[in-house]
Amino acid sequence: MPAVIEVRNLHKRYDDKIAVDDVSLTVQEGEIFGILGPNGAGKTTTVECIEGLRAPDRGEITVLGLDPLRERAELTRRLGVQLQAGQLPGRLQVAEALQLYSSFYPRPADWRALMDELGLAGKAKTGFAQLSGGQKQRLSIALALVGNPRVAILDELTTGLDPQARRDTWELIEQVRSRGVTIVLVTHFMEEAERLCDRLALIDAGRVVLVDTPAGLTERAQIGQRIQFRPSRPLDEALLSALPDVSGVTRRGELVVVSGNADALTAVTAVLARNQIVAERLRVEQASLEDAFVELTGSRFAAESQEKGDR
Ligand SMILES: Nc1ncnc2c1ncn2[C@@H]1O[C@H](COP(=O)(O)OP(=O)(O)OP(=O)(O)O)[C@@H](O)[C@H]1O
Repeated sequence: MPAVIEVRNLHKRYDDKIAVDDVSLTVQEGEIFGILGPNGAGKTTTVECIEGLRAPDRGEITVLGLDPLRERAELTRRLGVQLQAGQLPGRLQVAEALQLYSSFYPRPADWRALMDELGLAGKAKTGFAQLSGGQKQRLSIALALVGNPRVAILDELTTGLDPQARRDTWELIEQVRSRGVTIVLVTHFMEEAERLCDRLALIDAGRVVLVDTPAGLTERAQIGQRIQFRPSRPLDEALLSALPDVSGVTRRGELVVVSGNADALTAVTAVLARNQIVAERLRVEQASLEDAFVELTGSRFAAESQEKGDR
């Protein structure tokens, strides 16, 4: 697959604050590429450099073969960028906004069809200020797509949406991808990253910590399963932590929590049976991307993501 975005050794500082510190990444045609990281990690600065909105201090960027700074006008015609919430005049109606934006592009999409697809047809004559949060978000996605872009950059796609609106938006993004649009998705929200992204770059403190598929990241953290139970009799945890399939054993109140690979459950139940211990309230969970991030970056980010996801 050809690369549509190449970032090489990107550096950007604001006064004495290093925002982006030697970031390199490649986005392939047709993929949903996630940029994930905690607050202040440098995600927005990175995508603003990709969009040609900020000048890097050092490094090279190519988007669809263009230099975002020198060939910005050409790039703007081919790139879809999601507006941040609240950037439209309150009285501008949905249909007017779509028609206006489509007039900026040489080969726009059919804005009426797009309005329909995004479930906004019933709101065609509603002013921006009167839309719900979810509708505003859908309009901002429609505006990012109205130019028929080959690449769309969506920053904080579902921040502030309720769970249902968030799921609807995810479905929509999957439809957009199935049309062959390459998508860069900036997010704090791990469930979103796990559900949508083909590959993810984890950025922390201006640096790319790693790039992998969501499943690959989970695998790297080497936590395939989490097994939780209450032992019917006192249990020597060393019996479990000595097992080759087990990577960690912790206590949560009266519960024992065991992390391990895909064979850990069989190994743990065998040890318990040999010691005549019954595993009460047994629960087995597959490790999620969130577990992997806790393992790879420490708990700070997971707590932050959880907080945002709960809103
Ligand atoms: N215009 C600016 N002037 C000075 N410092 C800035 C500016 N924009 C961003 N920063 C700082 O640069 C760092 C990276 O910010 P950036 O917005 O790129 O991070 P982010 O990962 O997108 O964060 P968030 O998820 O909170 O939006 C942060 O420490 C931020 O405070």
